[in-house]
Amino acid sequence: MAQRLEGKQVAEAITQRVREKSEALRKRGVVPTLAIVRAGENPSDLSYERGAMKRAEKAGIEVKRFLFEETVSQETLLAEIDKINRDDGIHGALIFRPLPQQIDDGAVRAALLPRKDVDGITEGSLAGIFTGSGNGFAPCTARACMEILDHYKIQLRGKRVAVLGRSLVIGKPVSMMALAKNATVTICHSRTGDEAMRNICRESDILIAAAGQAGMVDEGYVREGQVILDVGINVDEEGRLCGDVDFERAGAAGYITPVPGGIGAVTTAVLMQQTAEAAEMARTAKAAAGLVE
Ligand SMILES: Nc1nc(=O)c2c([nH]1)NC[C@@H]1CN(c3ccc(C(=O)N[C@@H](CCC(=O)O)C(=O)O)cc3)C=[N+]21
Repeated sequence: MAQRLEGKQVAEAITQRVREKSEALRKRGVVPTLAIVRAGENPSDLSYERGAMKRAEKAGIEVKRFLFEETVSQETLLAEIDKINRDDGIHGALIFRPLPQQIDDGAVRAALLPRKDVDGITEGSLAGIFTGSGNGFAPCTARACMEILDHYKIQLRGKRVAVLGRSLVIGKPVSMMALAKNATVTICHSRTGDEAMRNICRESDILIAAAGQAGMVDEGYVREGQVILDVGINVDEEGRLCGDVDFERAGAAGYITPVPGGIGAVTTAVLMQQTAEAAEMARTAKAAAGLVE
């Protein structure tokens, strides 16, 4: 049986550091604050929100929620983002995606101020990931994958990494981040073909599963000793949270991050970390402008 690569300890360690940072900021009159924007009641959004609210409390981060019906108009949503942009008391924003179909995702991403983009959805943030400039925030889930590997001292250099999924939230950015750490990365997607996909995954040292299909990764994808990061957040027929990996059937692997308690837990911690960083940067900018000491 594969061992569980727990996210909890990693999340706790990050949260502790964020807490210290937010206490220091609070002493200087800054309450690090995150806006959460949700349209509708998507179960994976609700799961993220629950996790984030709990994490925020432990990290000393304030959360303001902006909740809309699934039928919300683009105009209303953009107006809210504009307000968030102008509000000095809000340092970062998390906008759940995918957005309802009547909303133009590109327009929403373009509307958010890059310095408040703590989940790395704007093109500026993504450009920073692709060029390695260090500008902008990484998508939290992608950074969470790196943090978990780092915490357990699993090196990427020279390793073969297979990524299942090519989304902008996770597949693409996490591939670039692994590449930046000198891994050899292969991205698999819906047109890769089943057999090729299984072979590529089996040949990898580290498999990052972000396909969004419950239990898809079975014995055909794994080999002994492999490290699997399960990024999937799916809800099964009984309403339980489950990942892309069938933990029992993928048992030959060495280590698998569990769902819940794996990547998701670290993601919320990274979100708080980036919110505290955004608050700190806002304060530094104000100080440079001579507005505060
Ligand atoms: N712009 C955007 N960025 C995202 O990263 C994003 C998104 N939209 N939309 C929704 C999905 C889903 N997702 C989760 C992250 C953490 C947990 C999480 O914290 N899960 C806890 C369990 C929390 C609970 O259910 O109580 C765990 O796995 O241990 C869940 C889901 C990020 N997503």
